[in-house]
Amino acid sequence: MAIEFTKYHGLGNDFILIDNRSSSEPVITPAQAIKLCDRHFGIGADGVIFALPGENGTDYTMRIFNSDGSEPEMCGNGIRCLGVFLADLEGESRTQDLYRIQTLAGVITPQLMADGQVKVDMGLPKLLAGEIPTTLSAADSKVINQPLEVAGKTWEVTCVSMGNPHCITFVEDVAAIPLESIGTKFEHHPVFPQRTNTEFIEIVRRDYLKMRVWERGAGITLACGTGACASLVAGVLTEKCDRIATVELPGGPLQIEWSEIDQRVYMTGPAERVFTGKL
Ligand SMILES: N[C@@H](CCC[C@H](N)C(=O)O)C(=O)O
Repeated sequence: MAIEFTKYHGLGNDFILIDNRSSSEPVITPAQAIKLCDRHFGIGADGVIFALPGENGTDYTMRIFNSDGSEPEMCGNGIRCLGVFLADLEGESRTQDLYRIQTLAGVITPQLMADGQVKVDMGLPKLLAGEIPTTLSAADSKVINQPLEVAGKTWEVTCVSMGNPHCITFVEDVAAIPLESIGTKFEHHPVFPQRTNTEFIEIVRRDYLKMRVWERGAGITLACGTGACASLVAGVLTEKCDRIATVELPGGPLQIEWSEIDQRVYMTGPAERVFTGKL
């Protein structure tokens, strides 16, 4: 059976998008996703994203496999790509610029803006250790500036869930972090029972943060939308940054707001189609 796909990226965080609207199960298995994501023997991507029929009154459902075949709850750059993919699929019949998407992290709404950017209501961050999950604090406590031993060093970490787990640490110089060697040690640390994404953040100004990321199930990526949101929330919790800031990633900037009004996190950034193909 031939399967059509389209490659998209959000700030270099790249995905294979598949039109899965005729079935509620992904047409690709996790093992196949691993092969497709391979940058030497496959198409090359950080993950595979499926546009499935909506559930519970939503317009569509998003599922995603990381490049290691694991299934995360949410993906910020991916849901912007999905918004543009859906608009492309709907073509002439498109009637809306805001989609209600069911994800494993709840209903998320990407909105296509007139300037081509996509603004996403990423929902409420979860702050309690039991929700993240991590055993770094008691299940009903927040994890703010907790010491964590990794690679022979004590890091102060703050943990936030945007549906998926994030461990954030603030550093003087983000370029000096040996991400290749320590990223995997954070990801697989026993205090994170479902593994974790890890963000290293340099506060340049209260409204401008530099970030590098090691993603659970994908390793070093050029950008992570949920990670940028979680990092801004961590920056506010530790009184290091404002509620509205630019997060500069290796692939480019994202605008992030943790609203004082509704306590939801909003992310705005690009999503680009790269090419289409047939498997
Ligand atoms: N790149 C994504 C996050 C994808 C999921 C992540 N690897 C996980 O396992 O939680 C983003 O832009 O948010």
